[in-house]
Amino acid sequence: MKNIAPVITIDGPSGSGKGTVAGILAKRLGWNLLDSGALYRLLAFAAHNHGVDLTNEELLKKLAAHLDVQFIAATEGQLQRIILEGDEVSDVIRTESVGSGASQVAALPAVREALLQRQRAFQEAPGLVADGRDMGTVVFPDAPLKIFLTASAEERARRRYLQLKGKVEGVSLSSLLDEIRARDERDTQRAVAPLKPAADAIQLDSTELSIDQVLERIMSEIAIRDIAG
Ligand SMILES: Nc1ncnc2c1ncn2[C@@H]1O[C@H](COP(=O)(O)OP(=O)(O)OP(=O)(O)O)[C@@H](O)[C@H]1O
Ligand SMILES: Nc1ccn([C@H]2C[C@H](O)[C@@H](COP(=O)(O)O)O2)c(=O)n1
Repeated sequence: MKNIAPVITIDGPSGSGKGTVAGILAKRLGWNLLDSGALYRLLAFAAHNHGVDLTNEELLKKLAAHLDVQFIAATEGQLQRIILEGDEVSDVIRTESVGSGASQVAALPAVREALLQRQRAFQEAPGLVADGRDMGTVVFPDAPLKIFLTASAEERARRRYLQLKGKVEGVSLSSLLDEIRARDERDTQRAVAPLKPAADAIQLDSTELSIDQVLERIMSEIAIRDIAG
């Protein structure tokens, strides 16, 4: 039977606010949440733990197909938790070095193929909010609402700096800006499923917008389409 649970996709570069907005939106609507970047991060992290080189496409494909991961939905007062091979890894996969590894493994076609069905399995009633780089272009091309969220690289680095300052030692604004630019380059230039807006995506530049203003814009697009009941 055709899966008719509606999907809202939120794609965009690192630090544009996708994850924050997707999480709040999913909670507000009572829908499921897919943080697809977490899957690539988990794979890079698992590869590191198992001594698998990030260029070994064949082994990474196998690891991706058998990734033992559980997403435990957020509850009141508790964020979503991610368990990999029995260990909680919710925080440890968020470092910039794991993000960079994720961006490397994400450029391998066999890896993307191995993770495709796993991502599509999140499309369950009453609906799904999915964030990533290719949610609207490849994974859920029929989604009734696609958002492409951007912000200037400087603003994204500033946000990341504020997020990490005091938590991560030796964090600097200029190195975060360099890392963001390098990841943008890799994610937009790869041959398979590059980061780009779907032809029917609504492009939203959040450089000058607060999180609430971004949410307001998306809620009005949901209302126009009448997709959330
Ligand atoms: N519109 C906004 N204004 C100010 N800060 C924001 C805005 N949107 C998000 N942020 C903050 O920016 C930081 C990065 O946001 P978030 O993690 O949601 O980005 P992302 O696009 O999901 O990044 P990644 O793809 O690397 O996971 C967070 O600290 C978040 O609170
Ligand atoms: N749909 C996706 C999601 C993520 N990636 C890659 C590219 C990113 O640099 C990396 C980490 O993602 P993040 O957690 O920062 O959103 O994973 C991708 O290629 N496709």
